[in-house]
Amino acid sequence: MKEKLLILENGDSYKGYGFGADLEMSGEVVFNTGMTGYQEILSDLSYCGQIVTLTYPLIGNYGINRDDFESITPAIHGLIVKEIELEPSHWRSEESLHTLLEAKGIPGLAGIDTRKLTRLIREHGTLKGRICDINVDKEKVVKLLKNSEWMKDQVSKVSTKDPYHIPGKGKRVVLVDYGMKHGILHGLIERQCDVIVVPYNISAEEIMRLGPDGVLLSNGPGNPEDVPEAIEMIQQILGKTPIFGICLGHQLLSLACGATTSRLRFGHRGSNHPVREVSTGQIDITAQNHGYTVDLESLQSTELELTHVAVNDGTVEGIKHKNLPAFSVQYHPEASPGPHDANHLFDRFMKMINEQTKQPLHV
Ligand SMILES: NC(=O)CC[C@H](N)C(=O)O
Repeated sequence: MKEKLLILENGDSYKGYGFGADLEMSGEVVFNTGMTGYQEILSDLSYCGQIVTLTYPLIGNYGINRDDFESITPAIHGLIVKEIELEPSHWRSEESLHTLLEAKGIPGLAGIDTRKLTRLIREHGTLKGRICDINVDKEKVVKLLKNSEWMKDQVSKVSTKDPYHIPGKGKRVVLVDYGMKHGILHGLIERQCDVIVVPYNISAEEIMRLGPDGVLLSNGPGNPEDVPEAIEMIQQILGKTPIFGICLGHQLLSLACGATTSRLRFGHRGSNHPVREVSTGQIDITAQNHGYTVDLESLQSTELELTHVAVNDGTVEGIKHKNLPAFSVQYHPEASPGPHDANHLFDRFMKMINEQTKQPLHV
């Protein structure tokens, strides 16, 4: 295995050895604390353009299987691990993490002190970095990273280009794809929904023409403020059909209702984030992956009510509209990877749909 470097914008560098694609790539370096789930993490499109450090010390040991992808075409820019297993062992495994990343053009970097790197990110905040060949001009790379901007307009890169239909016998849900995890689709299919997946820039008029019983706003990468067309669309369908937002979908719904969002220092990424439901005090252990948050104080001047709070840092984890059928959560009810504590939110959405009368189909 070839020696490779991770160079960070603050001038730090870490020497390790490459696996996956033999390529150089830059991205925002973030960390995920999940003990399992590397396949779901690397294929979660919300990580588009990011280099993900996995804090669990041995990665790749159960291989890659056919079923656990969250998207067919991963969009991460690199995976950093302490120890990589090149010969996986699991009855579901079909190939190794190394061969998957090689085929998908994603560089991996092993042999890194991921604990040290994670501590740095926690103190400094998310940093820009580059996985490089060992003999690069380090100063030049640092300069380039420092002068580069935070990633912009990520959603258009990963959203579906055309709508598609997954027929079902139950309620019709229009699922707006901002970089949707397959787990969300499965959550709806399990509930017999008739799902139409649509691109991120669909208009409100086009959505209402599809005769939705409800609209689900998916997760997705980047800054929610980069998707003004989505915010406008949500403002126009609000009150006309029930809305459920997940992660980026939650941030977009909140912005559409007049709240504001901001960037967290190092984000929430892992499979064991405790969330408290404000009305009951119940704690759910949740899967999370976000770098932005809805500003708590900004809810005061809106018609939104705080429903869920992060136990670790008190940030907003869920809201609902006080008068209209719309709610959203910052975490992942579909889990993948992670605990299923919050899966009941799909049922809450179905209940909300059942309480509303169906919109007439405008054709
Ligand atoms: N998983 C998501 O949808 C993430 C939302 C947004 N891109 C963030 O980082 O906060």
